[in-house]
Amino acid sequence: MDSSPTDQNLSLQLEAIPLPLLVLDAKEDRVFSLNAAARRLLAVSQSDDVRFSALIGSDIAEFVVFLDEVFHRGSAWTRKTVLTSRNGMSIECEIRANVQEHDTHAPLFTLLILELSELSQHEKQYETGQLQREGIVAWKHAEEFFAELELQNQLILNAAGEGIYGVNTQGQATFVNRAAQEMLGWTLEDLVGNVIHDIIHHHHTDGSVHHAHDCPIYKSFRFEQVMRVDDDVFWKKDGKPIQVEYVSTPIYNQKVLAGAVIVFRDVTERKINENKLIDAMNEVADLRDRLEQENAYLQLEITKERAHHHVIGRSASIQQLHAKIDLVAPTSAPVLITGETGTGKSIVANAIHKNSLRKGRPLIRFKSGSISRTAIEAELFGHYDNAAVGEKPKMTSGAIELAHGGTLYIENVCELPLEIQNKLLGVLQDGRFKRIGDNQFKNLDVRVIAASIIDIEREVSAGRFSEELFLALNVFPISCVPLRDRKDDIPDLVTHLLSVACERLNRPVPKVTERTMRMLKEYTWPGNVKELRNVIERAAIVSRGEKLIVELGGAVGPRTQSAKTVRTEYEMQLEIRANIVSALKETQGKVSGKTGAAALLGVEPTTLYSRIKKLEIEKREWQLLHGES
Ligand SMILES: Nc1ncnc2c1ncn2[C@@H]1O[C@H](COP(=O)(O)OP(=O)(O)OP(=O)(O)O)[C@@H](O)[C@H]1O
Repeated sequence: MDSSPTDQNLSLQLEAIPLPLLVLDAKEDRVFSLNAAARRLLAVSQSDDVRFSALIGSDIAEFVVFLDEVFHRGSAWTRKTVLTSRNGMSIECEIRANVQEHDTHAPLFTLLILELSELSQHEKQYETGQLQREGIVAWKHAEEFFAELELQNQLILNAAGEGIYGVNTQGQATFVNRAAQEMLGWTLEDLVGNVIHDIIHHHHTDGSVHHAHDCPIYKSFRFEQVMRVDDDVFWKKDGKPIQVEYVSTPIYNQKVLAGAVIVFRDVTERKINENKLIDAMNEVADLRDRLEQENAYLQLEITKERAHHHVIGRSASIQQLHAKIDLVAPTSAPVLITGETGTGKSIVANAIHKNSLRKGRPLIRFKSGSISRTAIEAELFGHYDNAAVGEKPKMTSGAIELAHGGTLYIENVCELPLEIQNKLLGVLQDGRFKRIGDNQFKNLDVRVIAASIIDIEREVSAGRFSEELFLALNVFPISCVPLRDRKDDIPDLVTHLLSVACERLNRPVPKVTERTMRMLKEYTWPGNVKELRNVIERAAIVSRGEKLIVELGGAVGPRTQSAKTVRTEYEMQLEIRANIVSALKETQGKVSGKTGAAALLGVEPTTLYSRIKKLEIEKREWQLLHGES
């Protein structure tokens, strides 16, 4: 290669270029000059006399066409020429060339050789860089977007009236809005980053632990379900609970479960009002039940007593009775009525109630006919059955509750078991009671009228009746005189009872002859007016003609004549006892039913059973008598 000063200058400049570059004298097929990069690429040294056609090989024709293009256009490029280095390596490349006209010799071509592998590597790097630059820009956009979003959400979250908080899948709070903080009293520092279940959701109201594995919020992100709960509690920082309803919704970050968002409402006040409403509705239902029971009872009583609720008679004892009723009725004093069966004790109780200020409320009649103590207790005090959650408890009002504001008439008070006597005493003294099974007291305003056919003082002495209850009931004692001791009342009673019976039977009232009336007056009437009523009713049924035909079952005449006007209490008991034994003898021990001893005596079977027990009548007594007859 020649090296004129100009050429040397050119060579130096070429050396500084980092890309392979060579100057070609095409006419001489000689490399006029080439820089270090070209020498490295083509594996030639500075001193080598390189023929360019040796580097091109078989593509020489193609290359000549290319040079021609360069010569004519001044510059051109090609990728069709594959160079071969001196050590045999093929070099796929892009050759960019221009032409330099010379005065002295043929034109020279400057060739810049760009390896295609390097170019494609650069392109890749460029593209990657480009993507990276675009990514950074996009990421910057996203960051701004989320910051904006967060700012907007923060405003919305804090403006919301509902409490809102987020939890990650570890149950740690990620954010808590202002309303939640205010409702719970916990601050952001208390909650964010901590397991919120342990702070606000750890127990149920009944004191039992609320385990996280049972927590609907955990379930919402474990099972990826929206959970709605309308009856739960969250615990405030001051240790008090608030009743809440909430919705827990699982949330996702680019399709991956991230946790849950909980939106809750403090429903404490609403629940209190709901409970008040439920209580009020229960109370109303309770009142309605009571009214229905009262009503049913009253209807029954009215039908039973409508025809004969007056105290009939003009005898001195009946006049005294009227005076006593008038005296005690307007007070609320307890009354103890004693007297044999059928002497009109319940009629007297009725008259007292009707003439009292309580007449607008019911008179409840309680007869302890039940066998078991618990049944008597439930009938008297009522019963309360705790129901399952959400259901209305089942309750039955006892006689005492039905009589609230009115009068409670206890028949055969001596038949009450001692335990119940004591309980009744407590109720009367305290003015309040509890239903069996209930734990709530109810105030009670009741007047008690008690009745007994047996000597209650003797029962007290025998320890079978509470002395305290006796004193509490015996504030105003009334004794009903047996019919045999006030026979003057018989005509009035017969007229009254006959008209009542005929009205019920819907038949004309038959005439009562003097003879019949005399017979009725001569009879001893061990069953008293009740027995008289039964006799008259039976007669009204059997009498077909104008006259009343009466059949008396017991002794008439001499027995009454020989009877003393006044008997001791003991004699009375003996007489009653003998009468019951006779009745049992007649019915061969049968107590109930139409042909039973109770019907014969005009008493309820339960009353007769208790009398047999009280008077200690044994089977052998009526069996013996039966055998004798
Ligand atoms: N003085 C009276 N005036 C009108 N009817 C009367 C009188 N006394 C009793 N009676 C009638 O006799 C029947 C029985 O009376 P009542 O039931 O009041 O007696 P009692 O003493 O309560 O009986 P027991 O102790 O057996 O329950 C009543 O149905 C009533 O019609």
